[in-house]
Amino acid sequence: MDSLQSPTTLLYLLPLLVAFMIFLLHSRRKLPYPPGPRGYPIIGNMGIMDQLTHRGLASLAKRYGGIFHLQMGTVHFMVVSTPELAQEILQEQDSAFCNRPANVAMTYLSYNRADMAFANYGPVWRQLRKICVMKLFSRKRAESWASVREEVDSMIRALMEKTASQVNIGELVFALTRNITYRAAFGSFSHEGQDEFIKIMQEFSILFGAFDIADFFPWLGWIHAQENKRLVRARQSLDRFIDTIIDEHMEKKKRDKHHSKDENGVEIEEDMVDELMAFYRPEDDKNGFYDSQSTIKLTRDNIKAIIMDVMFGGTETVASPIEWAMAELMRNPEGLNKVQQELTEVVGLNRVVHESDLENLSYLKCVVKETLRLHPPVPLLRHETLKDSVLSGYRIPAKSRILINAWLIGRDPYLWHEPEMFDPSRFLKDGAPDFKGSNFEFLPFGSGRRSCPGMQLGLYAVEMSLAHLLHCFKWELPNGMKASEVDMSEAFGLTAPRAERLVAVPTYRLNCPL
Ligand code: HEM
Repeated sequence: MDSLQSPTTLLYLLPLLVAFMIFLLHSRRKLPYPPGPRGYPIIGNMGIMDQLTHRGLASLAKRYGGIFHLQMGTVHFMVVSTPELAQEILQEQDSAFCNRPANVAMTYLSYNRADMAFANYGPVWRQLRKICVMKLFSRKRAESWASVREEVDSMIRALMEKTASQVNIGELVFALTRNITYRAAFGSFSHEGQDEFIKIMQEFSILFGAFDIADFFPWLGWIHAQENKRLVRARQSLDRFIDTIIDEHMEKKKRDKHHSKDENGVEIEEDMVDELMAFYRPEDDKNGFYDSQSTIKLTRDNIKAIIMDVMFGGTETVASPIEWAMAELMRNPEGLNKVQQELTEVVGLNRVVHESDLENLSYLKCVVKETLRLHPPVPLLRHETLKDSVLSGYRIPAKSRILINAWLIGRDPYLWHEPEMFDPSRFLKDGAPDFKGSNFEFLPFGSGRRSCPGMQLGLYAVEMSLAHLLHCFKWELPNGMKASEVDMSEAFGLTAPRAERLVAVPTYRLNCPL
């Protein structure tokens, strides 16, 4: 008998045959990746890395559709630009798509993801988010903060000195939001301290955006970060800065242990560091992340990283829509007139705007919404898959980067009538979309588990600042510039800021002093 046909040989070959059949069946059943540009071996599509902006991805979406695939080194990117798929990711399959990607710099500078924004999805993130939402970001808390009101007042006072002269609105509002978040985070205000902190944050911002080869070949990751001297220096300067502040707060706490009022009888207002220190766990405490009552305890690294979230989350994202709204209104005198008329009717010209007025300023609220539609400060929502998933019949492996192009969805002509036009009144119509997270054609704050926890606080600061700027002053363009000449181009950056700072001339319009 031929040896190949012997029963023993067949017995050995059978399992191999079965395994081969299973492999064939499995590979046949494997779903395809979404369509996308063909890449090169090893580097994939890294040759078009400069297209990873909302505009670059919008032009690729024209060619490849509402979902497409890019491979950067070993990392898969899935780019989505339809509200239906956004809903599937942020609502129906949120639990599988709610991780946050972080590059080498983000991981290192957030103390190995000790914050909320970059924390991996799981129990630690859930607890951090609970603390932040309850203690740091509630609107009630925001309204009780003197910092927003006082900083807006001092901006208006500074503007009154400049009446009839050219004002750089961009610089003005960026300084305003930096002051608000700095005071909210650290309490007292010192110009030297703030200047130092701004320098640290600017360096962080550059490093966050910098390209690193290890971002696309993650196995090069952590070792690489330790070798990057610039990253190490940046984190050391944040350490020095916030450690001093934490020590001062600890001293203050010991001093004020039995007092809730200061020496002048004024209630002591707690800043964010105070709030977070209530959960402080010294580094040498070996009792773990929770105490006996299962309350989360925070290390210094957690506190530093959360403060950094607040400074990044709350500064540019708030300043950018104020400046864009002013620019859109300067280009649209009819809209400007309408919003100022509403302010005159609701508030009058004999006093300034109060918080309680905001709910009656419906056109102003539409101006804010229309600005967030056209210029979302976070144009690309960045998520990461926790496990192998399927989207629209395509294979999405675990750890894929998901980019939802909120900017493009907000300008889709199938969803929005005349989408390029600035028309706040579209939001006055019955059934107009809202940004609370259940209308997937309008996602300035995202939706689902990773949506923005600072939304109420951010809106409050945007609405208050805009209401004051528009109520207190008439605005004109400088040097006889025409409305159509206002430059509306964007600079490259995570928050799509204006390329050219907006400059305009204010004239005081109230009948009363501030
Ligand atoms: C108008 C102002 C703001 C806009 C448009 C905005 C927008 C966003 C967006 C789009 C996200 C990502 C959502 C997602 O991935 O699905 C986000 C996340 C976040 N925002 Fe905001 N934001 C604003 C203000 C603020 C403020 C004032 C703070 C804090 C003081 C803040 C803190 C955060 C944090 C910590 C996260 C990460 C949340 C997480 O990963 O769990 N934001 N924001």
